[in-house]
Amino acid sequence: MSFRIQPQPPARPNRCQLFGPGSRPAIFEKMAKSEADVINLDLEDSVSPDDKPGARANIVQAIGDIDWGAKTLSVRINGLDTPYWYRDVIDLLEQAGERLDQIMIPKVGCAADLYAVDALVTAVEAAKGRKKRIAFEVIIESAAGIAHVQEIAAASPRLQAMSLGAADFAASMGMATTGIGGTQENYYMLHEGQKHWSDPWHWAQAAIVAACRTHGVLPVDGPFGDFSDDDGFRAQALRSATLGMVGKWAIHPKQVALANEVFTPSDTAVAEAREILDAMEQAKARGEGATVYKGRLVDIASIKQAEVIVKQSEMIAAR
Ligand SMILES: CC(=O)SCCNC(=O)CCNC(=O)[C@H](O)C(C)(C)COP(=O)(O)OP(=O)(O)OC[C@H]1O[C@@H](n2cnc3c(N)ncnc32)[C@H](O)[C@@H]1OP(=O)(O)O
Ligand SMILES: O=CC(=O)O
Ligand SMILES: [Mg+2]
Repeated sequence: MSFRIQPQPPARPNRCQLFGPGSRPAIFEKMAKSEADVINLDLEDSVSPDDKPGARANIVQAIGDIDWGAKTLSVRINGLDTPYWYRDVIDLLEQAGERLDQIMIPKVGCAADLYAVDALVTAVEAAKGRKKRIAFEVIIESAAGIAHVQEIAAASPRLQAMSLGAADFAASMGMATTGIGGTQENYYMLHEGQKHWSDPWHWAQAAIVAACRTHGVLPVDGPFGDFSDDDGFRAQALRSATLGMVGKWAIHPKQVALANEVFTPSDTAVAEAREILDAMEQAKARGEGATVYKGRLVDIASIKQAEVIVKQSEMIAAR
C-alpha cells in the first residue's frame, strides 16, 4: 500500500464520445444537439489526405459558430508519424476560438509523444495569448502504446482521458480480425466440447484502467464498429464499465443512447449504494468496521465502492 493518495480524474461526465469526420460539416449541428458528453471532431482516419486542409477549416469555423452547450469539445489530430499533425495543432490553436476544450492525440507510443505536442501547444498558446489551457486525451492503439501505457498516463498535466482504439490496436498487434471491438469468433476456450467465448480486449482495457487510475486520468473504451449490433455494443460497454472505464465512443448517433444507458448508474444501483453507506454509518456508530447488508459482508472498502457509484450519479445530475 502506497502512502500516496490516488489522484481523482477530472470531475466531468464522459459517458459517450461522439465522433464525426471533419470533412462532413453537415453533421456537426446534429452532433452538437446529441446527448453525448464529449464531441470528437476528427481530422485523422475518417478524413482522406486530400480533405485534411478543408476539414481543418471546417472545424475551426464550427468551433466558433456552433453552440456546443456544456459538452467537452475535442478535436482528434493526426498521428505524430504523419506530415499533418503539426499543421492540425497550429491551425487549431492559432485560428479556433476559446470554445475548444481538448485535443485528442492518436497512436501515442511513448511519453515523449505527449511532450512533443505539449511543447508545440504551449508555444502557440503563449504566442496567441490564449486564456484557456487546452487539455489532452490520447488513444492507446498500438503495441508500443500498451507497452508504455503507464509512462503515457503520467506524461502531461494536460492529460485528462485515455481511450482504447480497438481497430488500430488489433492491426498493430497483428490480431487475426477485421472486427472493431466486441466478441471475436475464434477467441474461445473449449470445455467438454462446448465453446466459451473469451474477451481479447480485456487485458488491454485492464492495463489502461490501472494506468489511468494511478495518474488521475479518465479511462474510456473506444469504438464498436458494427453499429447495427446494439446488443453487442451493450455487452462490450457493460464489460468496460465493470472494469472501471467511464464511457465509450459512438461512431454512429444511435450508439449515444446505448453508451449513456450503460455508463449512467441505474436508480437501483444508486439506491443500493446509498443503503450500503447508511449501513456503514450505523456500523460506525456501533464501533464496528464491518457489518452485514442483504446477507453479505460490507466493510470500509465497501464505502469506497459505493461512493464511486453515488459520486458518478451526482456528477451526471449536476452537468
Ligand atoms: C476506428 C476509428 O477511428 S472510429 C472514429 C473515426 N470515425 C468516425 O468519425 C466515423 C463517424 N461516423 C460516421 O462518419 C457515420 O456515422 C457513418 C459513415 C458510419 C454512417 O453515416 P451515414 O451513412 O450517414 O449514417 P446514417 O444514414 O445511418 O445516418 C443517420 C442520420 O444520422 C446522421 N449522422 C450520421 N453520422 C453521424 C454522426 N457521427 N454524428 C451525428 N449525426 C450523424 C446522418 O446525417 C443522418 O441524419 P438524418 O437522419 O438527419 O439524415
Ligand atoms: O482510433 C480508433 C481505433 O479503434 O483505431
Ligand atoms: Mg485508430
